[in-house]
Amino acid sequence: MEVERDQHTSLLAETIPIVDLSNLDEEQVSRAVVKASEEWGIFHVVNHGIPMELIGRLKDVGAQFFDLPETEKNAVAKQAGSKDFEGYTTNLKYVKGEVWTENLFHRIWPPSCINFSYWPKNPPQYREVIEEYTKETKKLSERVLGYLSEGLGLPREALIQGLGGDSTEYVMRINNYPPDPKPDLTLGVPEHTDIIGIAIIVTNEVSGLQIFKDDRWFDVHYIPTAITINIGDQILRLSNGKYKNVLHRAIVDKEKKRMSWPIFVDANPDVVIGPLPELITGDNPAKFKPITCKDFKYRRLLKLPVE
Ligand SMILES: O=C(O)CCC(=O)C(=O)O
Ligand SMILES: [Fe+2]
Repeated sequence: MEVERDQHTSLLAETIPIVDLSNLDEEQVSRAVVKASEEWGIFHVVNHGIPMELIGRLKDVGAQFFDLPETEKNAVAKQAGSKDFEGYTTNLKYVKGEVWTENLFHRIWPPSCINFSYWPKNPPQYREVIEEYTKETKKLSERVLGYLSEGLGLPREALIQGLGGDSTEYVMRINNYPPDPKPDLTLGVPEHTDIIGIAIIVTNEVSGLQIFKDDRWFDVHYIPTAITINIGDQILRLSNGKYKNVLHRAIVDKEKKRMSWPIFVDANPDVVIGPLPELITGDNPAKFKPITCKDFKYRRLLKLPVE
């Protein structure tokens, strides 16, 4: 009787799907990634092949950077008036509805778009660790995009090409949310969908990411060995709405520092993002108009409608 009730409870308690990438049945893996992306727009992957030791070093260099005095962090500060997003910014103040976070943002791939002046020189091993992690996440991203392409009935490269192929930009963001004694007044990051293709996220042990599904917010629990993948706006549009761009936000903790390290896989500004033409038939008309990535982001930033 006890066992039955437990099973029932776990069936009712919906949680973010977990996909085991070490499963040798590739079709099963592909189907699991596709289903999670259709229903949730977010999933965890475990046994993803990225060494945990490397993830540990990624977390260390990020934490060490944010522990530096403000003057040192400002060596890579976002330039005032800069139209680009790269650099360090801080936003730690008590204003209702304001965000409570400091973050570092810079491109990591392809080499032609990297501006190392936004990469911290301290800790000294920062660059080496990020370069190693970049290679690993690029492989993981291409694997996931391959499954998502198959789920559309297309060759594995379809979405990789849709995001601009070799010109696709990878962007590192490190979010630091110090303990916030008044978390009811602030949010780490207010609700949003990611404006990019997919996000590949690791966090420290403090949970705080929440996603919206079926009219309610779900906590995304921290799983030590997992990497979390979010579907963003560009994949929603390329897939003609099949894959969901997950609405999410991050809350802060009263006592504990939270950190997250998303990598954004992002089409470059000149790439036109619209439903892949092979998907459009009489039964499946286009739900979105093609638009350059640059215009799309501009309109989203200014909260202008995008068709
Ligand atoms: O902190 C997190 O877990 C997610 C942050 C996030 O959504 C973002 O940086 O876009
Ligand atoms: Fe996000």
